[in-house]
Amino acid sequence: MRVDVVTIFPDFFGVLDVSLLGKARAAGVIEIGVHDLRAHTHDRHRTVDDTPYGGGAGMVMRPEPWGEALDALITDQTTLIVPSPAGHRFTQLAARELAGKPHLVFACGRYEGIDQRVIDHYSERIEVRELSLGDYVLNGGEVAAMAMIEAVGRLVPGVVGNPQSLDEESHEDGLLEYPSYTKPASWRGHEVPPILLSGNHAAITAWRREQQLDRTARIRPDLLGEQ
Ligand SMILES: N#Cc1c(-c2ccc3cc[nH]c3c2)n[nH]c1N
Repeated sequence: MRVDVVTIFPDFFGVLDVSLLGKARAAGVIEIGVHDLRAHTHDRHRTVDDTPYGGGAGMVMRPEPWGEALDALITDQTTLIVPSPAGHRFTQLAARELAGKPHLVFACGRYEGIDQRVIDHYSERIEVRELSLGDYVLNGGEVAAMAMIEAVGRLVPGVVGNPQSLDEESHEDGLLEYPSYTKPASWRGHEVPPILLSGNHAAITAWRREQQLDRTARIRPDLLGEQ
């Protein structure tokens, strides 16, 4: 998989060189390129924004730099992802779908967002997904893109050492994961649930499933179709 990010804050993505994704990059499992949108401006002030048509507060990102930047990256194999508070909710299902794509390009907006014609233009040519991390407002798309790149990247074959661990995580089966414990068996008067020390793997599996259902019903009833 190849991932490209276009942003006015390229240094923000330096952290991608460490941890899991850093290893995946080094192993060549994932290629990541970060590109400065301002490299596609041609005025003295390297302007990327302008006032909104129709008035209103804030500034809008100009389409021309975006068009030049994206034309340099996009092929017919590309999925363009535009982080946006107005986008579809980014879920584990979306992460799994995107992990199977050959090339992702993240367009990280700032200000009041990117001129809509950029999304419209590329939607005529390739798959474009406007995706939101959640129902709160960030100052730009970079934090969202970082979260999405990690959520997607870790699902790419060869990135995580033990792929089975991915199957037992929250949201993989539509439920929250069961609580986890490790040594010592007793800590500050808190005991590990005895079932986990029993060695009875069938009973442990059943207990864990019950914990998932209880936890999900208590914390995220919406995942069970309840309100
Ligand atoms: N994804 C996502 C977002 C954003 C977001 C994304 C892009 C821009 C560009 C300017 N402001 C932005 C906010 N806010 N909240 C989310 N869940």
